[in-house]
Amino acid sequence: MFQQYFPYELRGHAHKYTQKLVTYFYPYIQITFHELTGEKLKRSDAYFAIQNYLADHTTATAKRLKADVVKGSKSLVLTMDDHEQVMEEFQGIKIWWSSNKKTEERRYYTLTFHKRYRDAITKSYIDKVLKDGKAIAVRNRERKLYTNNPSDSWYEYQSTKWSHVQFEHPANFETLAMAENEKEAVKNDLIKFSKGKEYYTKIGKPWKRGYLLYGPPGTGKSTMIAAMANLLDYDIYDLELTTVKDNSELRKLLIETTSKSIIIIEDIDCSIDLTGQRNDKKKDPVEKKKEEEEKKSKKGSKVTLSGLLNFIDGIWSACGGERIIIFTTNFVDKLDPALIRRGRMDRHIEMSYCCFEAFKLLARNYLDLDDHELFGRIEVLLGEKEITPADVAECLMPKSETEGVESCLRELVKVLEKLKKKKKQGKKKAEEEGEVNGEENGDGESGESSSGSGESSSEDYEVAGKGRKRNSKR
Ligand SMILES: Nc1ncnc2c1ncn2[C@@H]1O[C@H](COP(=O)(O)OP(=O)(O)OP(=O)(O)O)[C@@H](O)[C@H]1O
Ligand SMILES: [Mg+2]
Repeated sequence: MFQQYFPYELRGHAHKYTQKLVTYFYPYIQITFHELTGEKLKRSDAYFAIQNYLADHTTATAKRLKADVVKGSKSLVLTMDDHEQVMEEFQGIKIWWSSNKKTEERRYYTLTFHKRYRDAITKSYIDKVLKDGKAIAVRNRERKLYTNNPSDSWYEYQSTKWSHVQFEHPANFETLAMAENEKEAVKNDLIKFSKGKEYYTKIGKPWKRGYLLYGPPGTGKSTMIAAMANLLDYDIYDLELTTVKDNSELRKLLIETTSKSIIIIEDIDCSIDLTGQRNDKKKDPVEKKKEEEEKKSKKGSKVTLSGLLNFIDGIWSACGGERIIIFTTNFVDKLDPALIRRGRMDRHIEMSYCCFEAFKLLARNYLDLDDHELFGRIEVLLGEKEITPADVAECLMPKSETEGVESCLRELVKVLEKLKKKKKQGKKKAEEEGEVNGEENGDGESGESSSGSGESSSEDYEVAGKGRKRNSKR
């Protein structure tokens, strides 16, 4: 209307002066935060943080609410409905938030406050909102388990390097059977790490930590990783090295990982050629041949030890912190010392055969049992024989609804006694043949499954597992 009566040349000036006049009499400042920003219309982090902040702070005061499934959030988020306004106070200053939309996809929040408080709002309040909002998002987020895709299916403009599923593993440290003091030490180490942002900055080191978990199959290495992720609320990146073609692919994959995550490479000795030259001298031709075959089955993966080391040492500093990297292996002796030296793998955790303490925890877990007349017998047997927690757990799980506590414990005693006999027989046979070979004790029976193949026999773990000798490489 107004514009019709104004000559075109003067419209610009008129608009400018009206704006000035309005600003003069209208003492409020408005800031808008759009959901989509930039040329590519990316979802704005600020909008997302504000959404979480408002959902947490204002749902009690807003009259019209909207339930949203926010991407990556584990529960419904209640936010104020479109065109709804709420007020909150910050250091005695009144602030109004309103939620608006231009179209279904173009939403924005408007923050209104008196211009007198410009500094307080722009310098502290907005910072606080964004920080709190991000913290709430982390708290509410659904945790993910990522696995890497083969590079044939990567697209340049999409993040297709990792696929993910929701991570919901029930493992926790309370139900993890291992020596109590060791468990506490690991827990404390993790908590110290997760709170160590300032510390790492102070000492000038990237905020990361490496763990090496080693021990026979079925001693709880994977379970412990899940417990770690649950304790710290981290995502997991399960890196399958055999599908990574070369070092540059490895770098691309790792650069896409986010902070607050655990990157795991399971069975590191099987994923990459790590055999140091120093082992070669000791090997007889049969073992060498076996190794050659193993190498062939590594599907031509060209990730090299040095590529992996470079990544562990270097790339972290460039792409933000708070990452834990974990290697697991059944044969710690096969690993090159360069890979597991301190600073790369900061802590070596041995998962060993089931001791009596671990058994008691499993009995409490599986059978709600703190004591029983058979415990004494089991303690003696566990001292003589090695059985994995996985095998003990298997015995302690009732096979039918009617099976009682006693029968489960007897089953365990039976399995242990059977193992005892077998071990004696195995030794006798070996003595007759004039050699002791780890493979000869195992025939796939329960418990014996732990005595894997290759150069590390179960004897290695027997010594280390009972805590008499720690691994000499540490
Ligand atoms: N220390 C433990 N405490 C409680 N449960 C355990 C423990 N170790 C093993 N188990 C039980 O045995 C199962 C197998 O254990 P897990 O997969 O963690 O073994 P692992 O050490 O990762 O074996 P592998 O070397 O074959 O990968 C688990 O699902 C868990 O129920
Ligand atoms: Mg495992």
